[in-house]
Amino acid sequence: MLALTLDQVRVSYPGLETPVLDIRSLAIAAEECVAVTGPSGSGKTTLVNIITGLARPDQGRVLWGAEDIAALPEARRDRWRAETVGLVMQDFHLFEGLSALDNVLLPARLRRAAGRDTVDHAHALLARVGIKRANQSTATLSRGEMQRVAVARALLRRPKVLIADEPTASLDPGHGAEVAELLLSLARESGATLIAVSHDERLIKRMDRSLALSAGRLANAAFAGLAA
Ligand SMILES: Nc1ncnc2c1ncn2[C@@H]1O[C@H](COP(=O)(O)OP(=O)(O)OP(=O)(O)O)[C@@H](O)[C@H]1O
Repeated sequence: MLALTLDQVRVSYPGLETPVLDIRSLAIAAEECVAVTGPSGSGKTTLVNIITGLARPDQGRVLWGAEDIAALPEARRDRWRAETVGLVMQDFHLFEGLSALDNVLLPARLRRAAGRDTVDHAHALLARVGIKRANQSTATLSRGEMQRVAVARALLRRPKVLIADEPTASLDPGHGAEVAELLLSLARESGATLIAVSHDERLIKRMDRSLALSAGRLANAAFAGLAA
């Protein structure tokens, strides 16, 4: 539903000779499913922070649709992210003292937006990701189930963009495959653009394409039809 365009984006830190992220041009189409790969330190987390508005580049434009989020002040970037992006992290970021349902609803409850429709939607999402007992304590879920709860939570606001940072890295192969399948099918069902940082070949192969970062630059620009 939202296309991403990066234009002359650069992130540098004092004392480092080269930028940690240096992307001259990148275009990801609305509803595309794209993997981001690269060795440790190549800039993957920096890229995730920039495209989710968690951080601002030193220069360049980060356009989601027509909105340049790099030009927004922090409070507006935070609001834009909450309304637009569903985030799935490697280590789930769930509260183990809460039930699966309460974890999915927590962000909505914090903004006093957990009305009947939202609660119904949370139940439907938990069923869709295969969590049968919505009231089961999160502490007793398997790791694969925890990540499925996190996927349901990410989708509650019907985000236009899904960003996943190593979503299968802390799961065993079977659970990893299930979560990869869920992320892809839910992104496609909801029309969300999916960008997933991953080293998991099973996930990477199923995406529309993959981008390789190397020392902050796009390494497979020619293959992906991009100018790095
Ligand atoms: N606040 C900072 N100050 C200085 N250097 C930083 C800072 N944050 C990140 N870096 C450097 O930027 C580079 C890219 O880091 P980043 O975390 O984006 O890499 P990554 O590809 O996500 O790595 P990993 O796979 O290990 O998580 C690294 O060399 C890192 O040391």
